[in-house]
Formats: sequence, structure tokens, C-alpha cells
Amino acid sequence: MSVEETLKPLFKEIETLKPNFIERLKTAVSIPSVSGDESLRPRVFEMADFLKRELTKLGAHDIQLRDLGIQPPPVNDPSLKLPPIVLARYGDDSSKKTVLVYGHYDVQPALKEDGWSTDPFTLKEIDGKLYGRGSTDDKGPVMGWLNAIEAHRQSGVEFPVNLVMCFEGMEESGSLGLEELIQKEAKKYFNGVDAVCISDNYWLGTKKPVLTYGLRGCNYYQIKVQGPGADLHSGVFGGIIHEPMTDLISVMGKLVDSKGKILIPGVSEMVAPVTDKEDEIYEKIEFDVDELNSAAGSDTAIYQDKKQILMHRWRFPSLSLHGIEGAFSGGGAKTVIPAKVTGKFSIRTVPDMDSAKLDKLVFKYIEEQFAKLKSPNTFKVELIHDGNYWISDPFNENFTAAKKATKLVWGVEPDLTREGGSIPITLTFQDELHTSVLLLPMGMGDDGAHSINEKLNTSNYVNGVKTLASYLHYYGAGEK
Ligand SMILES: NCC(=O)N[C@@H](Cc1c[nH]cn1)C(=O)O
Ligand SMILES: [Zn+2]
Ligand SMILES: [Zn+2]
Repeated sequence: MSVEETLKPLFKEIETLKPNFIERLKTAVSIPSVSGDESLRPRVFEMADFLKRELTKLGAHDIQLRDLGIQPPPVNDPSLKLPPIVLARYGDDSSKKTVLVYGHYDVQPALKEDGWSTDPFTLKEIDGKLYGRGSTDDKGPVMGWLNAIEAHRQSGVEFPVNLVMCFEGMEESGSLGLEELIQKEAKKYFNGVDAVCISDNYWLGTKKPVLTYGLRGCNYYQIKVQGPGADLHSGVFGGIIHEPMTDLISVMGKLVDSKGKILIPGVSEMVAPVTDKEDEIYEKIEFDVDELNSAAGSDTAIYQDKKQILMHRWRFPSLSLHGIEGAFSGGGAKTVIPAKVTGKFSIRTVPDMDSAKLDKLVFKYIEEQFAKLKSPNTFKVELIHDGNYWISDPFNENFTAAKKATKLVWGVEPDLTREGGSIPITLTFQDELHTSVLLLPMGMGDDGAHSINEKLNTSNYVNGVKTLASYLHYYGAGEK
């Protein structure tokens, strides 16, 4: 029987199971597994337990919650435990190929008062869109793999491959501990893996599905400035002491200009030169500045043409200022001089930037800028976490299977894209397991990952399950 014939009853079952799939995602979203908020760490553990329960119900075997020990510094609570890596298998047939799927069960922070229209941790379906933190990044896709298993069990369609699952709870905070686990398990738990598939990014726009073969890396830094023993009255101390916030703003203001140009000497010199051949790549991609503005919710694009936008998202580095811990940020007009402030920023890295060299350039430049202030305040700049950029060859049977699956479900050939975001562990899977890694996204470019009102269209969720399942069938049908 052809793959397409085999998939017919499976697709029917996926449609029938839609309410169950939404219910599963609803429970997942209700657990605020925010890895970056130390006070919510127990909820990240709770999410791992939820996955274990679901996997057990679905008949997965060899389910393990791997303890990663204590989170390394910088961290506020020195005894803070890292959440476990959830490992599981489905199927064990030596005549079938083995596919490893990776996803993450932690999420970005979300507060209703940030501007959400609904409670971020209550999945709400409005006009065919499922709103909630993690709906698209990355609980929807992780549930997608579980849903694919359920649909096979209910329909009686034979599962086409041996599935190895690896779900982590620290992706949004640098994937701490996962690299070492993969190195240790490459020839053990992950032995025999033929291909890796990650569903943790998005289509470029809203109309055309994509397959992704490149990611930027991310080096995340903090600058701590400390002065007075406590927060002070600005009427009593303003103008007569060195204020930590003034020092910090001065240094942070020298990192990047308002057109996005990184001001740290030596950074641009590390970037791989643009080649003539690259032009064709951008030309073929379906995308325009309107899609960018509508996904951003404003007409604030720096570049107006497709090629410049894509180049600056995919193949040039960027530096973003994220926030200041310890600074006054509420409503009203508090007249305080904060005693201790910590500025956060990150640099998205690209080929051929060297992460360690970048750290040195960043530290040196910031130390020089602070020294120029001649401030008596104490000052420290440090790396919080880093993750490599990744680029691969998208012309192999892993990508071909995903191309066929996308065409079958969406009726269109996917564009081949790179991504401006980061999934720190991608390169490690490729290098340690010596396999092709494919990024097969479920959500759209306007899903608002990391933003307020994050959503996943219900149709993307359901068709996403069909796409993931079809990919496994097409890949499984190839020569072992
Ligand atoms: N869906 C991928 C994603 O959102 N990745 C994060 C990873 C990250 C890196 N540093 C902090 N988080 C991203 O921001 O790209
Ligand atoms: Zn994310
Ligand atoms: Zn993600």
C-alpha cells in the first residue's frame, strides 16, 4: 500500500481526536513551567511528571526522567535543581528506522499584566486560534508527537518507525545540562538513531509552510552595577552620589545603535562574507515587509526589502537589550535611586563567529566603557548562557520525507528557510549522533512566541499532527 493510502485512516482519526488533542494541550499550558523564573521551578518539574504520565498512558516504554543535578551559576538560589530530561521510546522493531524527536516543555515567562487579553496559563480557543503561553513554543509541537502516537493506537495504523523522544525543561534558559547528556547517551539511549526531527520554530509568514536548515546562536549576558547599601530617596541623595542605574544605562547605551548596528569592535569582522550565490536563496522565498510589520504589530521595520530583512534575520548577528532587574518598573512615579541593578542583553550569533572570542570582545569593551565613567560603584559583566548557531544541508532523505509530508497535508511545497531564533542543542545532536537534523515547524510567523497573546491556530495544531505523522511514514518507508 502507498504511504498516502496508509495515511487516510490515520488522518480521519486525527480529525476525530481533535477535542482530546486540545484537552491535552490545555493541561500542558495550565502548568506554568517557566524555566527562567526560579520560584516556578517546581512547576517545571510538575510538567515533566505530566509528560511521564501521558507517555505511560500512550504505551511508551523505557521512560526515564534524567536528573541533571544543581543549576550552575549565575543563579540566585545555589541549591536550585535543574529540571529533568524526559526520555522515552515508542516501538522497538529492528527492521524499522529510528527517529529521535526533540522538544522542550519549559516556556517563557508570562504575566496577564504584560498585556495579555486572556490568562496566559489557561488555553482559550477564540476564532480558530488557541491562545496560551507555550501553545506554539513549544508545548503544541511536543503534544503533537504524543498526539501522533495516540492517533496510531486508536486507528490501528502501524507506527512506521521506532521513536526516541527527548524533551527538556531548560531550552528557554540555555539548555543547561543537555549537551553532556547527549554526549553520554550517544552510544547508549540514542544508539541507532537514523535521523533527528525538531518541531520548535515557525513558518516565516502565515501562508506557506517551511522546513528549516539553519538557526542563529545566542550568547546571553548580564551587567551588574551595585552602589549604595539600599534603595535611596532621590531628593536626599540625587546629584550627590554615583547612581548605579546611570552607570548601567550609559554602558548599555553603547552596545548597539538605533538601527541595530552592534558597536562592539571586532564583532562584524567575525561574520562570514556574503556570497554571490546567496542572492538566489532570498529571491525564491515567499515573504514581504507587510508580513514582518503585521507579525510585529507595528510599521517599525528597519529594512524595507525582503533580501535585507531575511539577511538580517538569518545571517547577520543582532544585539538586543532585554531588561534591567532591580529597576523601578511599575506604574506611578516612585522617586527612588535603585541600589543594585542588573542589565540583561543577548547577541544572536551566526557563522563564523567564535563564541569564546565574542565573550572576550564583549567583556573587554564593557569593562573599558565602565572604566571611562570613573565610577566607584562595583561592576561585573558575565555570560549567563550560550548556544551555538547551526546550519546544515537540506538535501537528504530526512528533509525529503518532510517535504513530501508538507506537500500532502498543506498542498504546497515548503520553502527552505533559516531562522533568526536559537535552539541551543541542535548542533550537538548533529555532531554527536552523526545524523541529519531537520526543523519541521508547526506554527505560523504571527504566533507571537515569547510575546503576549501567544497562539497556535487550531488548524496548524491538527494539520501539524498530520504533518509530523506523515513525515514519520515517508521517512520510515525509505531504505533502511
Ligand atoms: N523556539 C525556540 C526558542 O524560542 N529558542 C530561544 C532559545 C533561547 C536562547 N536563549 C534564551 N532562550 C530563543 O530565544 O531563540
Ligand atoms: Zn522560545
Ligand atoms: Zn522553543
